[in-house]
Amino acid sequence: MGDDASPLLTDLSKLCQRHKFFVCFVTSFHHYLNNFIFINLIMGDSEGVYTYWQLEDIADFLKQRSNNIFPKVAIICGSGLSSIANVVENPTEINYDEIPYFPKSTVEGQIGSLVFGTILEVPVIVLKGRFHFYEGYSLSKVSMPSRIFKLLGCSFLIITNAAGGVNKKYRIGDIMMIKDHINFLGFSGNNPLRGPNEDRFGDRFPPMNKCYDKDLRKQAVRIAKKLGLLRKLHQGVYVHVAGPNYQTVAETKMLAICGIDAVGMSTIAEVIAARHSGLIIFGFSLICEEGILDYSSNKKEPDHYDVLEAVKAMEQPLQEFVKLMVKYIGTKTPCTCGSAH
Ligand SMILES: O=P(O)(O)O[C@@H]1C[C@H](O)[C@@H](CO)O1
Ligand code: HPA
Repeated sequence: MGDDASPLLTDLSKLCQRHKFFVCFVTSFHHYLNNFIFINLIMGDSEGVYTYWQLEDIADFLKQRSNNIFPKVAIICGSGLSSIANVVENPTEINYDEIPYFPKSTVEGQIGSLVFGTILEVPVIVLKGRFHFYEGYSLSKVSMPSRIFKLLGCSFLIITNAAGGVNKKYRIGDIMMIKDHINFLGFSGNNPLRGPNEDRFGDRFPPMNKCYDKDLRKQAVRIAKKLGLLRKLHQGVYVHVAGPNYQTVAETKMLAICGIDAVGMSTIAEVIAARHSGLIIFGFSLICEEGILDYSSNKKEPDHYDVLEAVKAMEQPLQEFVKLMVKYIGTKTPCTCGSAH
């Protein structure tokens, strides 16, 4: 036992020195105590920060259960969008509550399981449900899947969400490819990369000017054309608010003034962690309601069930859209410049 052992543990160890089992127990307990104190005080577990070894444990568990699928592409399904996983061939599904250190999915329309398999022969992992800040999770927890994808060997991330329109031209059922985002939670000091930097994932100060891959967005336009979705397709700026309440009229007006096209409660933390880890990203929002930008508006108030219904109506075309995006990504190799080639 090291010099830093507490007197109580040292005494216990002396008492048990002729009993190997107890010595082992005391030593392990001491290590556990040290880790616990380290995680809580240094890494700030009270804020839900994952340690590298916890992330490795999660990834190792998933590798053992992946049925020999080594995913190239990770897909995160937003609210109501889990049916994207229906296009996965030879699926192996794992519930979140089986996975060590995994949070629970508490939102209706988010199933709480992940799927390994292939889409048109491209190996994928699909998350049917994500974690949100408003559920009480730290941004480290919210963005944890991105780091797991990296540890599993993924190079690409397709990230989706259900969002409210801010841009007056957007209609329910439209698809907005995310060309950029504004990290409002970051402005108030909430960033998934806050705390000691984990160099094994990326640099302390990662650039974010190429978050959403240009080539993948170009290809998405071609695919949308092929699927007859071009009239519904936009490129715009996404913002996340903490939620869970939808925004006031004044807030929506302010978002519009800031150049924001769609507002949601997710995505950005996962994207920041994914970019930090070097993943190449394609993201889109399904527009579920039109923004209320004036007090006399008679547009229906936002409601989560309407959100789920709006997504449901687009289930089939979105499955085809994602399928063809994955097929295209299957032909790509990630480049050290951070883009797809
Ligand atoms: O996980 P996403 O961002 O798709 O879910 C959206 C935002 C809230 O969780 C919920 C509001 O209806 O849907
Ligand atoms: O209007 C919204 N605001 C925030 N998040 C949302 N998710 C769906 N619609 C919205």
